[in-house]
Amino acid sequence: MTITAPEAPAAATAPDVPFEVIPLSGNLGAEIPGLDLRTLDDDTIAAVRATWLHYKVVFFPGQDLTPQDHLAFARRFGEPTEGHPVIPGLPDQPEVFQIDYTQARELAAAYGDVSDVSRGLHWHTDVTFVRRPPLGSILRAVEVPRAGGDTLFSNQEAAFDDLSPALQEFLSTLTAVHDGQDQFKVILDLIGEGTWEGKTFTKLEPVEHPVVRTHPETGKRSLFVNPGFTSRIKELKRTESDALLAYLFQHSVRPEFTVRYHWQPGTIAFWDNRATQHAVVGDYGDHRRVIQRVTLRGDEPR
Ligand SMILES: O=C(O)CCC(=O)C(=O)O
Ligand SMILES: [Fe+2]
Repeated sequence: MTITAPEAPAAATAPDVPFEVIPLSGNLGAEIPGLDLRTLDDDTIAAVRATWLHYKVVFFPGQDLTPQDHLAFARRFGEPTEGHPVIPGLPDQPEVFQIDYTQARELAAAYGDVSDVSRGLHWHTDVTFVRRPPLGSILRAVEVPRAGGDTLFSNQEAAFDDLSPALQEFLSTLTAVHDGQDQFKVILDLIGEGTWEGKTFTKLEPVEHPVVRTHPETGKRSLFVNPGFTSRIKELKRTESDALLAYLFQHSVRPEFTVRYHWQPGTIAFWDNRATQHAVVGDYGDHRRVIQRVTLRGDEPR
C-alpha cells in the first residue's frame, strides 16, 4: 500500500508545469531545481511566471549567473528599475545593486544605525515609499554564511484572508502613509541625490497607498502595510493608527504565513513584491553576507 501525504494548501492548486517544483511551506515559497536560468525558452518562462504568481517566492538553487545574466533573466519578466532609488548600482551594471552587509554595518556605525541594514533587515516590502513600488525583486546570493543569514518571506494574501470579514471591510476603506526617510535619509544625504523612474530627487517625500491592495494579475486582496516604511494610517487618530498598525505588523508575519529559506551561493530568488514581506535573520555574527538584486518596475497599488 502506498501512503501519499496530503499536499499543503498552496501545493494543491499549483499550476501544472514541465519542471520540478518543491513547495517549501503551507502558504508560500517553492524551490525550482534543475533549470539553467540562462537558457529558458518562452514557454518555460511563462510556466515560471505562473509558478511564481502562485507561490509568491521561488528559489532557483545551483545557478551561476554573472550580473549580466542576472539582468537578462530579470528582463524576461518586466522592466528593471534603476536598481534602488538611493543605493548605488554596480559601476558597469547600474540596474544591479549589491548589499554587502559588512559594509552596511560599517556605514551604520559611522553614521548612526538609521538604515537598519546591519546584520539583518526587519520585515518590509521593497520600496513602498514611492508611488509605484516594485512588482518584484530578483536576488542573487553572492556570498552567504554556511549557517544562518536566512531570509523569511510572508504571504500578505494569507494574512488578509485570515482576518474577520468586518475587519477586512474596515481596512479596505483606509489609506496608509509610506515614508522612506527614516531608513534612507543618511544614504541619500551621502550620495546627494537618488533616481527613480528617471527622475532625480534630494528628499524622499511620503506617499499614500491603500491599506488593502488588489493584485493586478490575480485579483486577490492582500494587506499592504509594512513596518519598514508604513508610518501611519491617514484616516485615524495617531494613537488609533499606532495601535492598529502594531496589530497588523504582528499579524502579517505570523509563522503560518511565512517561509524561511537558507541560501547557497548562486541561488536566485524571485519574489512578488505586491503580495509579500520579507526579513533577513541577523544570526550570522561576523560572517560575510553579500547579495545582489535586480528590481522590476511595478504599478500603482489599488
Ligand atoms: O539579503 C536578503 O536576503 C534580502 C535583502 C532585501 O531585503 C532585499 O534585497 O530586498
Ligand atoms: Fe528587501
